[in-house]
Amino acid sequence: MENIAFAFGAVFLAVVFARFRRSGDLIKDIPGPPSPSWLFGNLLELILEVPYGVYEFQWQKKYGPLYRTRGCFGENRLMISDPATLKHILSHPGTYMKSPQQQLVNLTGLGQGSLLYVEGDAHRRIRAVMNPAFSASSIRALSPTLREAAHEISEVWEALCDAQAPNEALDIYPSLHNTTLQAVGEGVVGYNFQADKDFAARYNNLVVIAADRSKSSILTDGILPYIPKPVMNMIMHFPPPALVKLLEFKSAIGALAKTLIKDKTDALELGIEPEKDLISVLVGSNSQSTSKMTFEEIQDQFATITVAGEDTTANTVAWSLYELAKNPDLQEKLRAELNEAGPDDSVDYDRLPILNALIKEILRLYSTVPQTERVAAKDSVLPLSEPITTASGKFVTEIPIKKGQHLVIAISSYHRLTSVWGEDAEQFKPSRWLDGNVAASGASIGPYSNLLSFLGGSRTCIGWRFSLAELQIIIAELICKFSFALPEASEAGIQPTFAITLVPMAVDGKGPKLPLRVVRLR
Ligand code: HEM
Repeated sequence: MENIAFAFGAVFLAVVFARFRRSGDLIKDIPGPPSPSWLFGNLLELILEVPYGVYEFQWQKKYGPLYRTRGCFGENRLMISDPATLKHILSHPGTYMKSPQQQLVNLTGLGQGSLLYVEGDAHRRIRAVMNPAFSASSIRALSPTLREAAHEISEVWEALCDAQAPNEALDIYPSLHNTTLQAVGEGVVGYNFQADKDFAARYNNLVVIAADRSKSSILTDGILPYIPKPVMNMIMHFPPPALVKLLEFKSAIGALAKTLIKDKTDALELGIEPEKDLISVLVGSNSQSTSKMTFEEIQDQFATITVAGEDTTANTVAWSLYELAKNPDLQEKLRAELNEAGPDDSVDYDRLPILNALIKEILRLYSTVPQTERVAAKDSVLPLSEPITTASGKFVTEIPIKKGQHLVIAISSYHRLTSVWGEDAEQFKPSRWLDGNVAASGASIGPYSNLLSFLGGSRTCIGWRFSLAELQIIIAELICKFSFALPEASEAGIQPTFAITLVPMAVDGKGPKLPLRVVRLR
C-alpha cells in the first residue's frame, strides 16, 4: 500500500514538475507578485480575500495589465486585462480553450451538450440554433412576462415590509434570487419554478453550496487537471457531498426538461401557436434549422440557462440596490425619471438615461463574473498593447506561450484600467455614461458599451440582452414601489466576495446576504 502511495506521489510530482518547466523561461521572467506558498500560490489572495480584488487591483497598478501569478504547486499563470491581449484571446477560441477545472464543473452539472461545455464545431452548431431565441426581437416579446415576475416580487416585498418593525433591516438577497429564478423560469424555459416547491428548494441549496469558499475547494481545483480520466470516472461513482447536490439538481431539472420539451415539440407538430418563452422559440427554430440540436442537447440547455442566467442577474440587481441605498440622491433622480416615463406597460426602458447609466456602472464595477480562465491548446504568441520589461531587464512587445499555459481573463481588473476608463476608473460614477461623456476609450471589447462583463468573441454571454431587459424591468419596478437605505453601520457590513459569482457576503462570513431598510412607497 505504501509503495502505491509513494508511486502515486512520485508520478504526481513529476507531472507537476513537467508542467512547471513547460511554462517556458519568458513566463517565469514576467514581473508579478511574490508567491506566499508553493501549495496555493497566489490563489488565496486572489480568490479568498475580501473584498474581492483587494490584491488584484493593487497588482494591476504595480505590474500593469499583464503580469505573472502562481497557481497551485508553483504553476505560472498570466493575469490579463490588456485590451489587445484580451481581444486576441477572445477571437481565437480554438487556441484558448476553457480550463479543465471549468469544463469538469460544466460537464458534471450541466451535461455534455451544454453551451457552456461544448467547443469547436459543436459550439458553433448549437450556438447558431440558439441565437434566434436570444435575439433583440425575442427578448422584446418577453417584456410582459418579465414585468409579471417583477410585480410578483414587489407583492412579496410589500407583505414582508408590512410584517417588519419600522427601520428594521430586511435581507433582500433570498427574494432577489426568487425573482430572477421566476424570470428565467417563465421567460426562458416556460416554467413556473416558484410553484414547484421541491425544485425551488433544490435550487436554493445549490446557491448556498456555490457560495462556499475554502482552501480545500481551491486545492481540489488545483489537483483536478492532474487526475487521470479513469480515476476521475471512479470518483464520479462516489461523489463528495457538494457534488451530490449538483447531481441531484441536474437529474431533477433533466426530468423536467424532458417533459417540457416533449410538450413544446408536440404543440409545434399540432400547429398550436407557440409560447413566447425562449425554449419554445428554440424548439421552433431547431425544427427549421439545417444544423439541428438533438433532444438531449436541448435538454442540457435547461440547467445551463437556469444556472448561468439566474445567479448572475440576481447579484447584479443586488449590487444596484446596494449602491442606490448608499446614494440617496441618485435613487431620487432615478425614481423621478421612472415616474415621469409613465405607466410601465408603455415604457421603452432603453431610452431612460439614468437607469441605463446605473446598470452599466454596476456591470463595470461589480462584474458578477469577475474573472474567467482559458488554457492554451497549442503554442502561441500573445500580443501586447504596452511593452513589458521583464524581471531580468528584457524589453518585450509580445509573449510566446507554450501549450497548456493557464491564462486568467481579469474582467474586473479590465474595468479598472485607467488607460480605458480614465483616472477615476475606481470610483462608482454613473454620470460617466451620461450627457455624451465618453465612458471608455480604446478598441471596443464585449457586446455592450465596451464592457467585458459579458465577455466577447464567439463565447459572448448568449443571455446578455435577456439579462439587460430583466435588470431594467426589475430595478424599475422596485425603485417605483420602495425606497432603500443602508441599515445601521453594524448591520450593513457586507463585502463583494468571489464565490463563483460576485456575491454580497456578510463580514462575519456567515453566508451571502443584503440587509437594507426597505420602505413601501405606494
Ligand atoms: C449580469 C448577468 C450576466 C453576466 C454578467 C454574464 C456573464 C457571462 C460570461 C462572462 C460568460 C462567459 C463565460 C466564459 O466563457 O468563461 C457567459 C456565458 C454564458 N451566459 Fe451569461 N451572464 C449573465 C446573464 C446570463 C443570462 C440571463 C443567461 C441566460 C438566460 C446567460 C447564459 C449564458 C450562457 C448559456 C453562456 C455560455 C455562452 C457560450 O459559451 O457560448 N447569462 N455569461
